[in-house]
Amino acid sequence: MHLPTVILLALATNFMVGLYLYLLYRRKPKDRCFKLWSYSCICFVLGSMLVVLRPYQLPELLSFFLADCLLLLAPVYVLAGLIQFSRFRFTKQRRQYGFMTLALVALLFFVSHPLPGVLSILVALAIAFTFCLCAYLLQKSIITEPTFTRTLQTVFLLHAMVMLIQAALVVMNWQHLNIHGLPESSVYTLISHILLTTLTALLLPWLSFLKLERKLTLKSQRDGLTRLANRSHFFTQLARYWQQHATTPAAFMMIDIDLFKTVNDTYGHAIGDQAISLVAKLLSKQLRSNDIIGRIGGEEYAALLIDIDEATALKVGQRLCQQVAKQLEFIGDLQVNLTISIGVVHVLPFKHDRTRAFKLADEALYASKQAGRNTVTLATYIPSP
Ligand SMILES: Nc1nc2c(ncn2[C@@H]2O[C@H](COP(=O)(O)OP(=O)(O)OP(=O)(O)O)[C@@H](O)[C@H]2O)c(=O)[nH]1
Repeated sequence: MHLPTVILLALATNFMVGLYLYLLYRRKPKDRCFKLWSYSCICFVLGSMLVVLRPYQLPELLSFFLADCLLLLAPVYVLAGLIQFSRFRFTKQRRQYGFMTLALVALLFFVSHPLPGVLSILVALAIAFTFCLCAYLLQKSIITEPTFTRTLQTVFLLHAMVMLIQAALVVMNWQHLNIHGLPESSVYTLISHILLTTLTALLLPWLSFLKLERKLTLKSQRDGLTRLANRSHFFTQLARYWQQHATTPAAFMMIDIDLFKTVNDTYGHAIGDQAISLVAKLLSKQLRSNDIIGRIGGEEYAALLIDIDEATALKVGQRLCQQVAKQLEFIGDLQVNLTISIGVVHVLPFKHDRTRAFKLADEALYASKQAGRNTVTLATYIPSP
């Protein structure tokens, strides 16, 4: 491989990806990670250019100290971008430790810059450590695409390994180092470093697509008013439950706000909307976090209470009615006297059909309405005639 060509191509690619990431950031300034990643690319380009210029008698402070600081800043910016991307919150103290470590490393670089061999070992170790941190952080990030996470993690860990090999090569060939403080045999680690940096730069923009995809998926699954699962996502979750937890008993619940038309007619649609979202909030709060709940119609909700017996399901239903009546008597100063009616059917997924369960719970809900509202009706599962 012709090293100058590899370097030139890598620098051009990094520069263009850096520019692209910066444009992404300018489009959405809230996504600061793209700005940090673009800085990473630019630091790598500038640092590498200074390294390339070493034979041309530049001041050592520029061609060694500054060049290596920039080369280390490249992975540090990748790390900072990942922290931003995953919205990790660090305490002030931890951030101070981070900056102090960086300052200490810069001081070490400064002290050792007249000794290229020592400097190249320090740079390699610092870069390896930073990439290990990047791989660790990815593990904890919000990216839900496992293939992508594993690919990026592999690239980070490979990169860390290459840098460790480079440090080992310098130690082993201490007597025969070139002006960069590297042995001739490190040409392969150098090429790998350049290629892996470029690969990282090329992979980072993918995160923007994954992020957008995640946002759109969430949006398509949620009801805009209440943030509960919408009708189609609720039934998707229900189908998944039927497949994956066939032997766990559950209770299917249909919930409907009583005389909601009157609320709309008396207080207007804005208050009606507020009522719908307050009931949703209360239901979510009252149910367990692993229960499935969704808004499946205007003022109609459905819930699947997981791992529950029939008597408890009835009690939960009664508690929901009591809590709505108690907590939503008023919306602000308006006395709206909200109540809900519930229909519930106890099911065993491996035995019972979910469409039938839905129908039975709906009929039980209708019975609650007939019985005067603000009540729960328990249906027994009977197969379709
Ligand atoms: N404000 C608001 N109203 C809605 C929304 N979706 C449906 N509605 C209204 O909810 C009302 C539902 O009324 P009905 O189904 O007739 O029943 P009800 O008045 O609740 O009476 P019962 O169900 O018999 O207790 C209708 O007036 C719809 O216009 C919404 O998103 N916002």
